[in-house]
Amino acid sequence: MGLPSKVKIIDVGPRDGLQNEKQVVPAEVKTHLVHLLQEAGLREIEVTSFVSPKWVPQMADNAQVMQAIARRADIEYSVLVPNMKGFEAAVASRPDEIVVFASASESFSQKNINCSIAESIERFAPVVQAAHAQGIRVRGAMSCTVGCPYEGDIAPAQVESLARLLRGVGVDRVDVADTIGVGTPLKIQRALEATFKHFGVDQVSGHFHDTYGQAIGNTLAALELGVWNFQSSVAGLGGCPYAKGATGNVATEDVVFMLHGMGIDTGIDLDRLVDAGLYISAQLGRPSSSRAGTAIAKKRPEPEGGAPGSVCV
Ligand SMILES: CC(C)(COP(=O)([O-])OP(=O)([O-])OC[C@H]1O[C@@H](n2cnc3c(N)ncnc32)[C@H](O)[C@@H]1OP(=O)([O-])[O-])[C@@H](O)C(=O)NCCC(=O)NCCSC(=O)C[C@@](C)(O)CC(=O)[O-]
Repeated sequence: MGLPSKVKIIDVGPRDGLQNEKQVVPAEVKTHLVHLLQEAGLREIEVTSFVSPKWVPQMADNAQVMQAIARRADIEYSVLVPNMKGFEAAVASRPDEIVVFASASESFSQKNINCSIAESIERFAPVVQAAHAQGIRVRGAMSCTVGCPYEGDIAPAQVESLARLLRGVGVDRVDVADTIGVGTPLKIQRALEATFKHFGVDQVSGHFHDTYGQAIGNTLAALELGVWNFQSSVAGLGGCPYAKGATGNVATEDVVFMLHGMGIDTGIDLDRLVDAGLYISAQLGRPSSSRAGTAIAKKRPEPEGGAPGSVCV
């Protein structure tokens, strides 16, 4: 299969990126990050999650952030929802898409959402129905599709089984997530092919964490199978609170740099995206994890009274 000519990126930085921060990130900072991503040309942004604040306190300001965003009609805003309670809370903030999240690993399902895979699917069924009844699209995130922090390797058959269950409850599309970043290109392709048994290539996205530096290679491996939807985090933010040691997603800047270098259109202004990455990194008080973002910032002329690559906000 030839490479796709265009790619759509969902930046998951505000949600996946910031859910694992030790420090408190104010709602205003999250909102400003979403605005910078919008200005950079992102057309899908995963903003927050409506999960239990006892489990993930970093997302407790979910409604506040959704409320504060200056929404644009050409942008889709998604939020994570683990159950009906989360859906009912989320719906008031008018998400364009909700994301139910399941795992290909039984142990990770228990640690992350406190139930088995089968129980999670039972929980999602009414959520999907209710979302569709209100015209809200539903994505199913599939975690641990190549490896699990508790079980080790995950077989493609486990991914196929989860994709079948999610198809059965009617989710519109799915993410193939390498939650702990242990995937390598051929393993990622096997997980994607298992998913294609139940979802068309246009309904499948890649979501690769970069713990072992494999995420760019894995993105290319997915492109080779025709996948053209990806999730990534500006500045490589992130990690999962229930996957110890896992680092952030592949940095959006790095993915965009690769895609533009291959002549693949993303609709994203890389320079403005780098600004967004510098902004959130400055707010968090640490350098960006994006290699491309850092390289581009270093080449910028030094502004008066500021360090190279600094950004005014
Ligand atoms: C699913 C539960 C709620 C089960 O947690 P539980 O403790 O089994 O739930 P429960 O139904 O027994 O309720 C316990 C308490 O939570 C409340 N509650 C219950 N639901 C909600 C809700 N939606 N919003 C707000 N509050 C809620 C509920 O009302 C109750 O409050 P209390 O009576 O004790 O005061 C919990 O395990 C949870 O919130 N887990 C979320 C964990 C999480 O967000 N993990 C990170 C997601 S990232 C990911 O999964 C991977 C992904 C998507 O990024 C892709 C990848 O990289 O792999």
